[in-house]
Amino acid sequence: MSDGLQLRGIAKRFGARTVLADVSFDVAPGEIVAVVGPSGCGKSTLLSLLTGAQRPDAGEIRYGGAATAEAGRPFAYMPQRDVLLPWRRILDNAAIGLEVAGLPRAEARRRAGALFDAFGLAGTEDRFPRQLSGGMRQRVSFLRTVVQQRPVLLLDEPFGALDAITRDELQRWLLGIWDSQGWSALFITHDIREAVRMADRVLVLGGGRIAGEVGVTRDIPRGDGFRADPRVPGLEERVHALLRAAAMPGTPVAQGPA
Ligand SMILES: Nc1ncnc2c1ncn2[C@@H]1O[C@H](COP(=O)(O)OP(=O)(O)OP(=O)(O)O)[C@@H](O)[C@H]1O
Repeated sequence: MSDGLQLRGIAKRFGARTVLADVSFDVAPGEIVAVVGPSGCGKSTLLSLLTGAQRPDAGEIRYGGAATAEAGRPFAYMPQRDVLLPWRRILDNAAIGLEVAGLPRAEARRRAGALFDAFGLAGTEDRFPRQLSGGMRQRVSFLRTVVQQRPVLLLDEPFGALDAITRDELQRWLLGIWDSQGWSALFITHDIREAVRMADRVLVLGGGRIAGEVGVTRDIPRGDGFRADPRVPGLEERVHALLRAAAMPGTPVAQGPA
């Protein structure tokens, strides 16, 4: 397959420590893929190799059949922390990625401003980040990421810093946007329930490799019916089992139904 994102044999060492030994997987166009793994297994490192912030020691990253360096920068990256600039107004914060990419300020503001309604942010354009709730600030971060119109979103724990209620609200909101936009995304999370709810596939990273994956069918309701769906606990348990095996290599993993 040459469509979408392909990682093949990715390795990354820091000094004598091999963090990623041999990572290979694909993200198809429109597919949402979650990466879970024990703390320190290299999840953020993996994203930094995709954004180009660091270089792999071995392996290939391709998009649409070409090396990502030549593929017109396919990624928009949303970092883990809320990195809105406190001294810039919300609209200027939302437009900053486009400005950095070289768009004139007025055009960057126009494009970002056009999304404020859809992101539930209408009326906040002239406020400062401190005047918004955590959930709203996170939506500004999403807006700033997606307005760059790159085909693959890279999200590092996008809901990590939010309380449970805001997290649930934003998950539902993002699922709705994903459904209507058809972006692909690779996102990191520590929350197995969140991974199963949001992703088409959950990859477990451990021991420097993809230790296993769990597919989630799209006919599981992701909104109100999600918690009550009888298939969800089994999917979560399969991810847990892979994580346990990744934390303790050598442990056999029970094979559940596909
Ligand atoms: N620039 C660096 N130099 C040296 N070691 C690094 C560097 N970046 C990451 N590491 C090490 O690589 C390992 C993986 O780090 P990484 O942040 O990718 O893990 P993670 O899976 O994202 O962790 P967490 O879930 O705790 O956020 C850690 O042991 C970390 O200390």
